[in-house]
Amino acid sequence: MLNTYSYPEFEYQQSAEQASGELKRHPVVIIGAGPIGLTAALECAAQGIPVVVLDDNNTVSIGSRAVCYAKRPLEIWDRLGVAAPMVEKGISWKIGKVFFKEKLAYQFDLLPEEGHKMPAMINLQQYYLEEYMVTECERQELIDLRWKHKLLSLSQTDDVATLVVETPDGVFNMEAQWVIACDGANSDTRKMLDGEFSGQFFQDRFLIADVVMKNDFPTERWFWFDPVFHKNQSALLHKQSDDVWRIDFQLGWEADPEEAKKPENVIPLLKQMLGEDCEFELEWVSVYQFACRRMDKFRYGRVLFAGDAAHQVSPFGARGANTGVQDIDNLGWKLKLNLEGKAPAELLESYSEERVFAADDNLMNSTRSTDFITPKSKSSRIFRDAVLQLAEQHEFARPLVNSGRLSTPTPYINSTLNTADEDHFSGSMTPGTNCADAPIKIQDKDSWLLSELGGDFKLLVINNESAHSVEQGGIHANVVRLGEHFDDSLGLVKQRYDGEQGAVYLIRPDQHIAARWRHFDEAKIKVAIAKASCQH
Ligand SMILES: O=C(O)CCc1cccc(O)c1
Repeated sequence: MLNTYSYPEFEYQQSAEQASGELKRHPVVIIGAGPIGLTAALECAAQGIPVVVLDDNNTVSIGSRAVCYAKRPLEIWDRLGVAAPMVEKGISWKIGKVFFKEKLAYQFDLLPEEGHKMPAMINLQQYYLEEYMVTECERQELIDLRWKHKLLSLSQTDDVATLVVETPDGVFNMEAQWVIACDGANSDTRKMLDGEFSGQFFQDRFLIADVVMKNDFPTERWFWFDPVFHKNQSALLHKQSDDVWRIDFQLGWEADPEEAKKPENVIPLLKQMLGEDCEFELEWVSVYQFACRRMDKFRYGRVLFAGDAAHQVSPFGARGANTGVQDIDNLGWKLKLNLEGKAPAELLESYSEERVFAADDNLMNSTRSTDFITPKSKSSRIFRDAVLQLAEQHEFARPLVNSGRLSTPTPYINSTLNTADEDHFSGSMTPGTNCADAPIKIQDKDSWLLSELGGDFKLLVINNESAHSVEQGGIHANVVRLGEHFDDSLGLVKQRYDGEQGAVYLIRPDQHIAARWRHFDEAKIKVAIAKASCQH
């Protein structure tokens, strides 16, 4: 198979603590240097937390695996300073087309409005994504990336976790105040803690092929139900960078995975789709059976589970890695406040509550898509095909077409960290929701609202002169005021935050709205900060 990518080999180094035999206690240890573990490392560093990352391997993801990265994870990576190379190298897209047999049944636009820094979605091979993050981690003094470090066992008391780690130099122990387990779907950490992981496996198999070819298909997501080139099954096409295309073929439950991925079986499938004359080479092939499952809770004492280690969905909708990045967005600031003694461990419990809620939303969407793509009964199949046929002509049937609803953030609508509205607001920026971006100007220079929010608590103030920074239990919420700190060049901040009549938003460090009022009231803001950080 052709390789468009040269895999880096990261250097193993014996740590000072292993060399000296001295038992060291770290604030945070991360297990796994995949996309979620690396994001966690960058998040901890951004929060000022020194962090050690252990990975049993010494390179990036073999094969592309994840493909699509949505706007919200890109905004998070932008806050962490790594989005620019991803967006530059990746293929931005927002249009999806769904075909039934040879006809267009339905088309969607992921981001119909202007005024967002990040694109609706990019496609990028996972190895590039990881490489960019490793490069950034290596630049950060607070991050200690340790390759060829395998976690052998983990035990914990109320105060500390003890990790037994194996390296090419032998076995040693280390301690951590908090452990973030990002070691993927087959998480050893989860097994070590007897973590409960339940859900369903779908009785279907999909062939996933990365194919190198020159082609001028538009940069859109194309999904086919029952196409002429792959009768009674479905197929998906995505463009990645370096002329690599991701093609997924539904195979059915009876398919033999080993046989299906042999080039002599893959190439004819591709030729039926692309035409006999199309020149292509295979870069990576795999066969998957999809599962939708999650752990019962994402906090086990001092260990916090994130990404595929905590929850797993089918690829349709691109909700896997995208959700994992949002786990970390939720977790980083909570760890920081706890480590600084400004919030109790209960705040980490809210990590589990909020992200389990988001995982359930993703699982529901993923299960619905998979049920539509692989109908479980004859009558479901008849219904599915009728929807697809009607959708070609009739508007009402289009929302029922489900080839994967692409990843969007789940608002924490019922979170105990929110303060309920007491004033009337319209629009979507309700407590628990992630902040919408908007173009702004700072001293006549173009910028973005999200660049001014996040990292720590902020007060976004619109049409209010009296609001000032507030401190509660060692937590500071500084003012970001329209007219003083930025200009609303296109009026989109006022519009998106319903600010015409004045507004004061309390924004969490993960750029989610904790509370909002029409007027500034210091006492109410203090109570809301205490609520958002579980201070009692
Ligand atoms: O377009 C989608 O719904 C997801 C595309 C995708 C994501 C991850 C793996 C894969 O083979 C396809």
